[in-house]
Amino acid sequence: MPFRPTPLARTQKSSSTAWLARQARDPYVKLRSSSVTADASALAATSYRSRSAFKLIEMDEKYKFLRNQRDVQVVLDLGAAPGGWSQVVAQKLGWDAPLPLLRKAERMREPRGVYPKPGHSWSGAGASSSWPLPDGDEPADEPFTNPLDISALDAGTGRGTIVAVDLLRMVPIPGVQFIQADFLAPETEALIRGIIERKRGPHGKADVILCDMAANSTGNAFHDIESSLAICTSVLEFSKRHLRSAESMQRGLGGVLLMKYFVHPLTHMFRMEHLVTNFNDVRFIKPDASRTESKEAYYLCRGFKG
Ligand SMILES: C[S@@+](CC[C@H](N)C(=O)[O-])C[C@H]1O[C@@H](n2cnc3c(N)ncnc32)[C@H](O)[C@@H]1O
Repeated sequence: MPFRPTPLARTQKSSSTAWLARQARDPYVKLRSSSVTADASALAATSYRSRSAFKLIEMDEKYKFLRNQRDVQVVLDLGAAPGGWSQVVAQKLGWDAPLPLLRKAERMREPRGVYPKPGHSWSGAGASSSWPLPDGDEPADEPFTNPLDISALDAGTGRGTIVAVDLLRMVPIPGVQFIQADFLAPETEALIRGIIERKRGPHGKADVILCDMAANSTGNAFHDIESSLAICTSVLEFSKRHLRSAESMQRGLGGVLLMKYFVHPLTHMFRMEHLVTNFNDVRFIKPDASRTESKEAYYLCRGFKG
């Protein structure tokens, strides 16, 4: 009897085909995989490890929270793998490699293979995870199959301290101190604290906290919103302990928290009850680089009241 695919197999095939077609149309994916690189910024764009990098660039271009040389010295990147945001922050803080080294790294880069499919699972040391790509980001195992690891090159010295945290492994980035851990586990806070203190002393705090973290999607919308709220709440409580206040920086918009959330009436309530009360200025942003069909958006909270 001839093989006939089950309805489930047919659905999976068509969703993979749709995903590949969407990838092929996506201007940010094209930019990242372009091999034509005229200048340093174009070359840097092709070496971002995630499409998310363009979201951060876009948000910072508009609100300039990573720009201020004096105020941005300690930056935390929570949910950092594969490292696109950390790469952007490292560049902003002067840790990027000079152009000849980037070109060398570009030549060393292995050819890009087929993108792993949505729902692809992988495991790293001490962590195992499946990332169902809620917003179409490319999976975080890319660094291990297609690295542009400029940490192997002498990238020079930037300023400040960047701490990245993720459940998954991350290929090193010059200037970024990586902690592989569950942010929600109580012991992780002490690890982050230790790095901040080495830079700023026992009462030192971070200038900017970024969070692109999201739990694995279960397909159950209510459950997913609950997980997103749990992360947002935990990141806010953490920020209350470790973010510099506007007053201590003598800048009304100093002390910045940027965090991802999923649009829902409950997250709106969270914003009104917890963010607006703790920050001088709270905005929601849907970057162009974030896919329209995704429910993700970002809260940019500036001027922590302390
Ligand atoms: C959208 S990805 C981040 C992409 C990243 N901003 C970039 O530009 O490459 C979300 C990340 O959050 C991480 N994550 C989810 N829950 C976490 C947790 N409890 N602790 C640490 N990382 C977590 C996932 O492992 C995943 O790598």
